[in-house]
Amino acid sequence: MKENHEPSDVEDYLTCISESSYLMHNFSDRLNAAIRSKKTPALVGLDPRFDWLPAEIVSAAEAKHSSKADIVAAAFEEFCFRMIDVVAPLVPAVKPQAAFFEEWGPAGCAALQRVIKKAREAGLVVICDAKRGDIGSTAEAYARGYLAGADPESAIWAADCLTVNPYLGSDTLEPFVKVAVERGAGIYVLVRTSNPGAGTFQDRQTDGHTLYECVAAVVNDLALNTTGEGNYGAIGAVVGATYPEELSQLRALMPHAPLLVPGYGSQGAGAGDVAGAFDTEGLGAIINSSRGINFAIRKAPYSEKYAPEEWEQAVEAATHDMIADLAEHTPAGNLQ
Ligand SMILES: O=C(O)c1cc(=O)[nH]c(=O)n1[C@@H]1O[C@H](COP(=O)(O)O)[C@@H](O)[C@H]1O
Repeated sequence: MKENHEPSDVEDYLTCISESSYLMHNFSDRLNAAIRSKKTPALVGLDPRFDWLPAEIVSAAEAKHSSKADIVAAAFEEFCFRMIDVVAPLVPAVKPQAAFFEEWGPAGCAALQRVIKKAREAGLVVICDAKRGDIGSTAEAYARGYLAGADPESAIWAADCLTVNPYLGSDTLEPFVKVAVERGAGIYVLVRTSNPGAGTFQDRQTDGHTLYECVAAVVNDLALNTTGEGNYGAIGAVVGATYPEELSQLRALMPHAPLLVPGYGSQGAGAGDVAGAFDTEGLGAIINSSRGINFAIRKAPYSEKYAPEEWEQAVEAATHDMIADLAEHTPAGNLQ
């Protein structure tokens, strides 16, 4: 594939692939079917942190391995496997955070691969959060490595979807879009992130538009050109729950982009803050909570109700509470 494409090249390319039968495996259609079947848009992030893992999981890993990397990787794998067992009947999707695994080198990366496989086998849609992005030819390698979509055998890290950083330009999204559409996978492009410094670059204005609005326009075009049976495309946007006004604005600006909304729970956002992310049916967004679910046992009310070794019960209760909270305070209640 040639590099340095003009936006018009992307449009031509999309016109051509939009006629492809691969769109029968459209990511948003699969995600929406999963959301409808579980009746909730709650997304559980898998963000393992070694110092917070249950003691029994750490001791079992220490008994089997000698190097720190092998111990941590084995403990992460066991923890995530057990998280998946608890949440798979309750939510449509999980989002493993690649950073925590990559920190531990080959052992961590192998554990991530097995966690993704296990989650897919449990029937979950898997969004790998690795925030990749690079010039075209390199981006395609990332896309081929992470996006498996409908066929789990087509990539090593066989996720249904990948988070993508658009900073290098709209041409660098093209390889991700191409591979995603070919394989029935999806991508979520960072548009307005949840962190306190999100505005430093994303709010900068040119010609009366913020940078995040410019990215949103490109994302919505890509979404529109990759829709399947429903209203949403295979290309979505990450928009933080911690900026509710921008979230509602971006829902309106990107009517065809499914939203991935992090920031609920530990970062301080509540269900009221994410209500603007949804369409009237309760579709169009998935709401992520990572620490708030993974380590529910560390905080009230779960720490008061459950003993440390009952951490899985705390995970289950926190997931049920999040589902109920979203159903009560957002249009996601219409899924019930
Ligand atoms: O792409 C993401 O998921 C993401 C984007 C963003 O703007 N903010 C954000 O917190 N995230 C990720 O979402 C997760 C949030 O974790 P908790 O704050 O523990 O719920 C982490 O894995 C973050 O890397």
